Amino acid sequence: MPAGPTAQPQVQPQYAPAAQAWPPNPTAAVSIRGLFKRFDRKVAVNGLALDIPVGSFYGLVGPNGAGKTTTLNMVTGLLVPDAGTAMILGRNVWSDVNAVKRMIGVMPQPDQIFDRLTGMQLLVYSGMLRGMPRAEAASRAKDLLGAFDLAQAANTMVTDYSAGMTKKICLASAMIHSPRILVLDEPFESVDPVSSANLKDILIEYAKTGGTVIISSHVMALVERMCTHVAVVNNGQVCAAGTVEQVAAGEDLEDRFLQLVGGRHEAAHLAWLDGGARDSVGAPAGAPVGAPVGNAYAGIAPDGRGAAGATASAPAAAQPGPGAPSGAPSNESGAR
Ligand SMILES: Nc1ncnc2c1ncn2[C@@H]1O[C@H](COP(=O)(O)OP(=O)(O)OP(=O)(O)O)[C@@H](O)[C@H]1O
Repeated sequence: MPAGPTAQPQVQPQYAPAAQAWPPNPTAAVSIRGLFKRFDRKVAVNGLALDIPVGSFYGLVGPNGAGKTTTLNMVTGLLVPDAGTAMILGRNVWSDVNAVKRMIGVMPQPDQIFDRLTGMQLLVYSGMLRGMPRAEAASRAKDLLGAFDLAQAANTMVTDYSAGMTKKICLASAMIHSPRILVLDEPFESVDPVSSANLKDILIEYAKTGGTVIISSHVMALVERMCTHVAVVNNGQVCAAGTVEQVAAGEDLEDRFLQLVGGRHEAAHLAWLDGGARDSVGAPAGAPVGAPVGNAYAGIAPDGRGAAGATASAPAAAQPGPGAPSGAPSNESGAR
């Protein structure tokens, strides 16, 4: 999606070290400086800095363990940082936490909701928690249940929902008070294509009317298609941020992501995973189950007994190489 009229494109991608020196931007939807969080000896977020423009559809991407969720938890007031500043629409997240919580909608995790309520009850409860009158909350809950194809399940307890239905009710509960900023961690995970398309329409419309959407996602094609902006997080820092076009820099976003975060390595090749050329225990196709392979005995005999007594006829490829330890058991004995 192209940058909306209200988006304030960041001219250059940001790089974390330089960004630390800038003061927070009070006109940004979210402005983060020097955010730091350590869990015991693990530094999860390491001086992260980022500005998210008002009206943007902002994707946060990064490898597993990069620090996305920890960052979002700190920005939404769920987790106290060890250091740094985060502002939401000019308000400090930790000194003005009540004002901030009214302005943001955070998608709860499935284990954080009261799943003994029905979908309708959960939404009404979520609205009333944010100060909405019951009648208005009920009316919006009905709209949301319809929009997410959950009308039939309105009176079913959430504990009986499927994973995708639970995800949708979590999303709906983040939206019911019409927040100015929506923070959604992996919002499309396990949601079916029809509901996803409906949700995307709702979110795009919301961003067009000035709302800011922040999603974390591993689906690069989705980020490229839906988001106006993207930040790549790696090792607890932002390694590139800006409009999707700026960060992609003329390449496919996924390729650019792989260049930025690295991580493609030899472990991506598993010699034993060969789709049938060898049997499941490493013997050549067609070899009797339980045939010894190199120095290792690879399985059990067809009759279910152990391999003792099996004679060696391992293929050359499975023979120990010249560097094999001299004390290694020989194939003669078969078993080890
Ligand atoms: N409560 C915690 N206690 C200890 N370590 C944690 C805790 N929460 C996160 N971490 C660690 O901090 C690092 C960042 O985790 P985080 O969940 O923020 O990553 P992420 O980018 O959201 O990953 P993913 O894409 O896999 O969800 C990881 O190494 C994780 O193991």
